[in-house]
Amino acid sequence: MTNQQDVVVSEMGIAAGAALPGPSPALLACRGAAAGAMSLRYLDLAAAAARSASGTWADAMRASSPTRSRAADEFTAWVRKHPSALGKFEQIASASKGKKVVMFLDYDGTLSPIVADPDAAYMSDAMRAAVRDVAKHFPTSIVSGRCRDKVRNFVALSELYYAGSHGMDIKGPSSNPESVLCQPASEFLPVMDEVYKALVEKTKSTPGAKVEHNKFCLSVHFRCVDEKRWNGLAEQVKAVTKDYPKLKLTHGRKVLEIRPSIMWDKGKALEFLLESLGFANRSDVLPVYIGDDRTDEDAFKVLRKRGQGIGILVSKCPKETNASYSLQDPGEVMDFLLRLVDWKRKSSAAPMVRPRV
Ligand SMILES: O=P(O)(O)OC[C@H]1O[C@H](O[C@H]2O[C@H](CO)[C@@H](O)[C@H](O)[C@H]2O)[C@H](O)[C@@H](O)[C@@H]1O
Repeated sequence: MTNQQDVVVSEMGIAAGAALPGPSPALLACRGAAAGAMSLRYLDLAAAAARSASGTWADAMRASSPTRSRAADEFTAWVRKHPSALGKFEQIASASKGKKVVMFLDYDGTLSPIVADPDAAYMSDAMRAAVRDVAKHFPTSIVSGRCRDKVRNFVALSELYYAGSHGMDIKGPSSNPESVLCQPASEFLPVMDEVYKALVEKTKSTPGAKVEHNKFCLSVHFRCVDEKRWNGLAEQVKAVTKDYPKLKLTHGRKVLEIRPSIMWDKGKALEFLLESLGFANRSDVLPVYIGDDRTDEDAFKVLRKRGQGIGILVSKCPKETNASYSLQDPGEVMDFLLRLVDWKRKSSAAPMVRPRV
């Protein structure tokens, strides 16, 4: 298995290590959209200039400064390809008719908004109530990069299935004594502890860096690190991981992730859960997976490959995705979950008996 030592980037498209591709126009447009303004910072321009073909500032400025209408046009075109799951709710509801819907929900950026402190990524009580309602009607799993106990504490619903460490730690509801347990990377535990300590030590000189131990995955956060130090931080991480060829380095939303290089991901977790729930080979099942990050793409891919199920990407900006539908933020995710519950209640309600007159 290969060790992905040269993979290091961020949501902002600044690379560490080997030369990496520059941001796509869509990503640049997204930056503008997310910031609510079209001005770019000095560092973005410097990075873009360094990457542009001719290397001139003017080229970089043009490439990095899409007009508001261009950003809007790109988003409109993207949403045409990945329509809003709310806007197309009737389509989704009709695909669900006569089928057993099985829900899979990512946590960060899907059920809780992205915040600077990973330990403070709380989900609202309203979202919790919505997820509880969903779980009353459909088997529901939380699939997260976080360690299972941590995400379970955030969600605080004992009736759900939880797949932590990007699916490498799966457990069913605690009320069920026959509850499944799947830990395909269990032999990596000692090495994860060792690398965690090394990463904490190595990165302590980078202000704002935070290493999170997610059991079978280590997350090095750089959301609070000055952009000028991103490359340096990446080098520190690589200096540690180079001695561990059985670990791979990937990245998510302003986070570098180190995990066992085994053939297991959120897609495998989805398949495992479907099988554990007894739905593996049934054509009357409709898995619905909602997630916002790159690691969720593994699950979207599985749904595409099965030709069964609905992938919904949570994003405010155009992204390459295997999901069919989109939602813009956790607020829309909650609206979608509430609508799904409402639809289920109405569709399973007994037909009205007309009173005799
Ligand atoms: O699979 P997920 O449930 O989406 O978990 C992915 C990572 O999420 C967390 O980090 C992200 O959210 C933080 C809180 O909003 C944010 O500060 C950080 O920048 C994001 O990358 C979590 O802390 C990681 O451990 C997860 O792997």
